[in-house]
Amino acid sequence: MGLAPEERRTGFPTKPDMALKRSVAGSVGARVPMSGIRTPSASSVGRLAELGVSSEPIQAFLRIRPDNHDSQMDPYLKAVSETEAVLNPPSDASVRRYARLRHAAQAPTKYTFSRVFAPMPCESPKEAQESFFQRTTLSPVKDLLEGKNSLVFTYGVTNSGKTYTVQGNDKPGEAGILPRTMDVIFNSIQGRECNKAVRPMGLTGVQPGVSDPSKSLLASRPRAKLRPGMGRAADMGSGQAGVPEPLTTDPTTLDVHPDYRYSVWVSYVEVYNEKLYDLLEAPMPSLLARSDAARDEAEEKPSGPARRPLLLKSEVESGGKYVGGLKEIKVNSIHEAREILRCGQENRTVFSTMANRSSSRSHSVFTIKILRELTSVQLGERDVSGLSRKYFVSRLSIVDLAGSERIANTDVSAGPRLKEAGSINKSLMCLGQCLETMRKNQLRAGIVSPCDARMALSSSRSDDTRKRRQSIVPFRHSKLTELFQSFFMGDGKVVMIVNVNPYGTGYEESANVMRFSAMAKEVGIQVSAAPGPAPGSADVSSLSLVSQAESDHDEEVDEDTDEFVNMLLEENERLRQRCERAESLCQTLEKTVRDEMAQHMEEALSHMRQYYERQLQAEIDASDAFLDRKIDLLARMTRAAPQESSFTSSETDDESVSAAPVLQSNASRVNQTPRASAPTKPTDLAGSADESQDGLILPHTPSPQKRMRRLGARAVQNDDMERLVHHMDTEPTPSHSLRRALR
Ligand SMILES: Nc1ncnc2c1ncn2[C@@H]1O[C@H](COP(=O)(O)OP(=O)(O)OP(=O)(O)O)[C@@H](O)[C@H]1O
Repeated sequence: MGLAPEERRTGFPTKPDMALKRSVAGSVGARVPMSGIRTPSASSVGRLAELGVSSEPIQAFLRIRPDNHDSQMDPYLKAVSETEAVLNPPSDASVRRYARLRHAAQAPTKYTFSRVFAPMPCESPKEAQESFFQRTTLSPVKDLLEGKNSLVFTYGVTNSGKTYTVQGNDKPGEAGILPRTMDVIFNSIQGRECNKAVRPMGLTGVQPGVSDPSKSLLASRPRAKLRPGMGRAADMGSGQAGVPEPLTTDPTTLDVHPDYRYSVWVSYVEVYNEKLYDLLEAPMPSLLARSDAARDEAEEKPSGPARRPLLLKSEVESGGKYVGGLKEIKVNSIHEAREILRCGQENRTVFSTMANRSSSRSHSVFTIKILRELTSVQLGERDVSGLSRKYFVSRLSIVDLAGSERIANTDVSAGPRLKEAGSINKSLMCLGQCLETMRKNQLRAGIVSPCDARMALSSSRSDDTRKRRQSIVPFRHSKLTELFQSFFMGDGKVVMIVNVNPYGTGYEESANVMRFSAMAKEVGIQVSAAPGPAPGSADVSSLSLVSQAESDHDEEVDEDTDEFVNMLLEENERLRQRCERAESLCQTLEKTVRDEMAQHMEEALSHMRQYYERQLQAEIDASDAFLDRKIDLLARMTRAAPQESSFTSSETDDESVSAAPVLQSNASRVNQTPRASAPTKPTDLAGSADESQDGLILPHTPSPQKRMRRLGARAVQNDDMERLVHHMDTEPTPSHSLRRALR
């Protein structure tokens, strides 16, 4: 079918295209847009078949819930054949308006399934449950007894009938696929039970040991009100007046291999808020027995012993994951099986929502393991290593998924309910992403061989090869998909049961479910062809390339196609930009700080300069004053010298004579000092005044001979002194000279 570019991109018809098809088709029964359905040639299963790879598509069964008689609406989903159903937009105006707002697909859309189960007026609920089991789950049960693994899971919006399908109810004959599975197993292995002390271990292994205790679990259960669908064996076996009634069981019996003896082991795990809990763990006070408010309170502040979340572990041999520490209980009869189911179901976190009075708020995974003992192999008493030659494990997991839901429809706008809804929607979305990625990988595997694809992953980066690379399947993004991983990787068959309530208001959610199923049924699962003794260690398919790529080439991803990788790249880009912005901000801040620091330094330097200039100025002034005083003194002494020489003693003459050369030297120093060197400190100048070397104070009395010589020279010296005084008057002062030097 030729698709418009937009149609190819989104997978849904574009508006003009739809209008054309409507005008051609005219009615539902004729040609309708194949929204969400790929043509057979585009199917990845077809591709794998063309390549000679044996694979089975995920089997998808559609179950349409019957009207509960209070609905005023026409059903928006109708079966048109045994394998096809048509989704019509609801006729109710308000719902249609809502749908138009939210979604463009207004035309009827046909979907194909492995089989469609629609309510039939002629069929009683008992018959409906029975025939549904026979046509959907009996085959995986047969496989289980033959040593093959299978996964059966229900998918649908809340209140669509998933739990009813899995568990059924306690009315006679309305048991769901899970209790019926147990019935058929015990019917089939009757008389061929294995009672050896060997138990399963991990996914596929065996070890010596006995069953985890179940007696205390069963004995301590309060006889509480049962969850719909959970008939207690003892209750079912007793009439109202205490008269025992026969337990209604499925009578189907399958042939089993005569060479084997069998034991049945069960475990029950719940995925609640992305945590794994053992539903067969010690008894909890029944949540169902409480009021809604009390349940909420108990959930917020658990009063009893807190539940211990379990961890997933990897099994090297099979490459799959199993829940570490999960109780595995050996079941010996149908009655015991029903009782254990009831206990587990009561532990399951069930709260009322607006949409469904008894809504499952978690995903529950009930796993039945069949341990087959090959009677022909004889082992020594202590031959532990030989166990794997004699005992083989196969498993069937039946999963009741919590309903995907629109928060507005379900009164979960706050508190723990909102968190639950978020976890549920996230894990279901992740399941869809895993299947979609697998489908794309398988389509690509049809273009290049796995070997080429791996080479392309490691070497070439050209656009062409990038498009052909295998994307990582995001199994690790949720606990649910991690649990499913081994099945999707080729560990066994996968059966999907799609539940739809066509009378509900959730048209858009149901349409999403239909699209999901259309996509899922195109995914091929390569299952081991022969029922080998250890199916868990089956050869790896082309799908295992995904696993290999996941572990070995985590860094090598297909940026073009893997949504998660794209999201990571976008996030990376966002963080890089933030980093760049932060770096530039840092640089700006650093520059600002540096500028401020420089400014502060300049100011500090300028203050220092001013301080030292002031200091210098003060010293210069002091020096000027000192010199002025000296010169005054000298001038006075010089003027007084002639008079003194005639009247005073020879000592005074001696002083005058001896002062002349000193004055001359001082005068030359006064003339030279300011120009030649830095100003002398005032303290030095003051100090020099007291010293004899400056010639102003003459400590020693000269000898008579010296006095005579000096008196002879007096006339010349008086002339000199006059010249000096004249010089001092005309020359600039030292302070002036110093100032000039500083400038
Ligand atoms: N095929 C059916 N025939 C009769 N009654 C049904 C059928 N399917 C569902 N119901 C009834 O519809 C109601 C809701 O079904 P159920 O609890 O199984 O929904 P659900 O999908 O499990 O919801 P949730 O995801 O919220 O747990 C129940 O009362 C159940 O008995």
